[in-house]
Amino acid sequence: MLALDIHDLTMRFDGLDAPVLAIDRLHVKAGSRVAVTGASGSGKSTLVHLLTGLERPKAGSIRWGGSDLGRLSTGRRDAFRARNIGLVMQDFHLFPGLSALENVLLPVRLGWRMTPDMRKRALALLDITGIARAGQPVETLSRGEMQRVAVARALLLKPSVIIADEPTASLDRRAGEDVSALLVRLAGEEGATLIVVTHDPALLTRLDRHIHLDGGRIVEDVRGEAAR
Ligand SMILES: Nc1ncnc2c1ncn2[C@@H]1O[C@H](COP(=O)(O)OP(=O)(O)OP(=O)(O)O)[C@@H](O)[C@H]1O
Repeated sequence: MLALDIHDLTMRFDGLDAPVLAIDRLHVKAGSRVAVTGASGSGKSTLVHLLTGLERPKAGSIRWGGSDLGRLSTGRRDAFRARNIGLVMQDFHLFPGLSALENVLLPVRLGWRMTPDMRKRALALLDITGIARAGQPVETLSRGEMQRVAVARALLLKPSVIIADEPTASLDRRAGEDVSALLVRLAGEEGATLIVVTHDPALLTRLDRHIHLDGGRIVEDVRGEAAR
């Protein structure tokens, strides 16, 4: 479990007058479940890229526990992400031609961290996520099943943080509800801090803090019962 602390964060892109993201201060308690909402262009994806270390802030700090992502080299940020952050994206990012199990195991294979225990955990996660045939080619799964494989993959290395970017946006209502329930339940069981970009009302009601972005700034931060 890792807490998040942001201080004086600014992200600018060349050619734009205003910063696309400007967050003076944000603290997210370890283990909490946070939604990020905002209109198109409000800075949600930029925030995800910064929180995962895919991009480095132009100014300010982003700390996960004791690690300040802005101070790490690209290689160290990549290593931090691989070790600590499970990512679930809207379009699953699975590899066709590989089975569900091979997709879940791909990141550890690429990182040369494959062990028999890892295979056992991958199979257990596929079972928990309701994927009956681990050997099924991933391109033959339904979209809801594909996203459940992506959730299993994100959880494989027991990440301290799970970040999901519109995880239900390309699913129908029923599949979206299944994925929402699963994501929140497993993050809770694993004790991970969960940050989800979403506009899905069914998913929003499962999260206990809602942060709303407008023009790259936090304009609303609602917690507890009021968030549901
Ligand atoms: N690499 C870049 N170079 C220049 N401008 C960028 C870059 N990336 C993002 N932007 C701009 O930053 C702003 C915020 O973009 P961002 O993708 O974070 O918004 P968003 O809230 O995720 O939008 P959406 O919901 O449409 O995905 C937009 O105005 C976008 O055009």
